[in-house]
Formats: sequence, C-alpha cells, structure tokens
Amino acid sequence: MSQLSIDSLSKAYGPVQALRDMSFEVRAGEIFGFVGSNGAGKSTTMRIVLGVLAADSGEVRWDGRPLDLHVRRRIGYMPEERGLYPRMRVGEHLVYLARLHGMSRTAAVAAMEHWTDVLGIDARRGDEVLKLSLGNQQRVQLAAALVHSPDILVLDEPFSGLDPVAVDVMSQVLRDQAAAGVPVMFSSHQLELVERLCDRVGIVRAGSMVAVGGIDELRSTPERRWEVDGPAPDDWLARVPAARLVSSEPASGSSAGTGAARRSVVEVANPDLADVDQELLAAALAAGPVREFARVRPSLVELYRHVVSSDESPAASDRTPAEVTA
Ligand SMILES: Nc1ncnc2c1ncn2[C@@H]1O[C@H](COP(=O)(O)OP(=O)(O)OP(=O)(O)O)[C@@H](O)[C@H]1O
Repeated sequence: MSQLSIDSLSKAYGPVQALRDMSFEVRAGEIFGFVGSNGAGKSTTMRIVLGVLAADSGEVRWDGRPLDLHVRRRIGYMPEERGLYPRMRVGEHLVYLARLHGMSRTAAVAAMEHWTDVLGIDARRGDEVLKLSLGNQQRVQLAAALVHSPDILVLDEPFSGLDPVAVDVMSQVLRDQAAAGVPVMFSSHQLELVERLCDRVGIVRAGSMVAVGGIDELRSTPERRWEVDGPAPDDWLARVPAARLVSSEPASGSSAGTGAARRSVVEVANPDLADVDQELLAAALAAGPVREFARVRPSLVELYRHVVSSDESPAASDRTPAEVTA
C-alpha cells in the first residue's frame, strides 16, 4: 500500500536543532494528525516533505522510494505562512496554479469551478484574494492545495482561525480525500478536532516523535481506570489487589452520608491482571448495587499534556517513540 515515510529527519537552523531523528509514516487513505507545542518542528518537517527545505540527514520516501521532483509535484501543500498573491482574483489564481501543475486550461477551469463550489467560495471567484476574510482566504488556500488532484496532502494548520461551519466543510473535504485513497497529513493545535477526525496521531516534542498511533491505541494506557457508580469504595476496593482509588464523589442524585452511592474512579496499575474488570465489578456488586461501570480512557488533550510535559530535558527527545501500532 502506498505510504509516505518520514525517516530519521534531522535539521538545524544554526544553533537551533529543530528536528532530531523525526520518523513516522502516513498511509494511503488515512488522516494523520500532527500535533505538538509551538516550535516542536511540525512546519519544518512538512517543508522538508515538500522539498522547500533540505534535511541535514534522513529521508522522505513515497512507496519506498526517495521523493523526487515528480512525486513532489503530486503533493497538495498548504503552507503555514500561506502563499497566495493578494492582488490576484480567486478564480484566476486557482487556474494559474493548476496550469503550473501541467493541467490544460479546460481542466484547470473545471477544477477551479469544482473546488470553489465544494468549499463555498464560488461567489468570490471574481474577487481579489485580499478582499476576502481570512477564513475565506484559507478556503482558497485549501482549493489551491487540491486543484491539481494531488496524490498526497500536507496541510500546515489548515483549521486555524476557521469558523465552525468552515471547520465542518474542511473536515469533510479531508475525509473525502482520505476515502479516495490520498494520505492526508495535517498539523493542528485543536486537539478535540484532531481526536474526532484523525485515524492516527503523532505527538512531537522538541523535534522528535514521542508517541504515534491510532487514537484508541494511544488512549489505552497501562494504567487502566474504571468509573464505578455504586457503593462507597471503602466497602469493596481493598478486595481487589493492585487497585487504588483515584477520586470519589457523591453520585448525582444521591444524598451524602455513609452508605450513599458514590461515583468513584479506580485504577489498576498492573497491566498483566486479566479479567480485572470482572473482579472490580464483582467486588463492588458484593457491597451494593452498581448503577454504572465503565472503562475511562484519557482524552487526547490529557494524553498530549502527559506526553509533552513529561520530562522536558533535551535528552528525553533522544528516546524511542512510544510506537503503539504495528
Ligand atoms: N527559518 C528559521 N530560522 C531559524 N529558526 C527556525 C526557522 N524556522 C523554524 N525555526 C526554529 O525551528 C524550531 C521548529 O520550528 P517549526 O516552525 O518547525 O515548529 P512548529 O512545530 O511548526 O511550531 P508552531 O506550532 O508554532 O507552528 C523552532 O525552534 C523555530 O524557532
């Protein structure tokens, strides 16, 4: 299956080591979310993928072969600094870009019409780019990335500054592209959106990939947590070895006091204990009725905070990424 492989990229800007051994892959038909704090190295990586910046070492491959000019021309790229000519009219601009990619005038006009329709900017075709709102300029920028029917999409913060309707439009376009087999890679600081939209996510810190995988896989941490709406944990938790209480509060609708139902979060740190959920449930049930019992998984925001804030020392970025997918 076609895939974009980013293999051990390193890049320094003078004394600033922007990338250290950055590696991951984006598979055909998947949406890959690239997240990390400001200055972590996302834009640098994407610029190297596109070929506007050279890596000091490492390689980018498509289908196992180093990216050449031919493949790079098949990338749809949305640069962080954007890159439209402000005085050019929207329609004319998109046709111009499509022509640069070798399309005939007829095909270029058809593609311009298609993408301005899909992205809801058809009424603005005759306007100069600078007359559009920033959100609409961004839609034009996405149209510019798509107008030549690229085989790969690399988008640097395509969602920043968009209103919720534009976010939906942009999300649907990315889903459609992935469904058509295009590998879609984008960076974003909007983690809820990344969680909703992406098949896989890479978390980057200080120029290295520190965690990569499917959202569900990343969320299955070794510390397994359950939320139990039932008897007070004092009455049953001690019967389950290796279980500890994380938090406990009166369950909604229950009166405070001894014996009242509580909503408790409990954790079992030992990942080798099989059927520990059954043990927890049986112990709780033996102490009283259980109204709800559910596995708690961290959100991407929680995961991100954990991964990005854990050990900020530079040496930490030399360690092996927490690769959780095969
Ligand atoms: N042209 C440049 N000259 C010097 N340093 C640069 C240059 N471009 C980026 N850097 C530095 O390289 C590091 C990585 O920057 P990069 O823009 O790749 O991060 P980013 O993850 O995209 O950040 P953000 O989320 O803020 O866009 C930062 O320390 C940045 O200051």
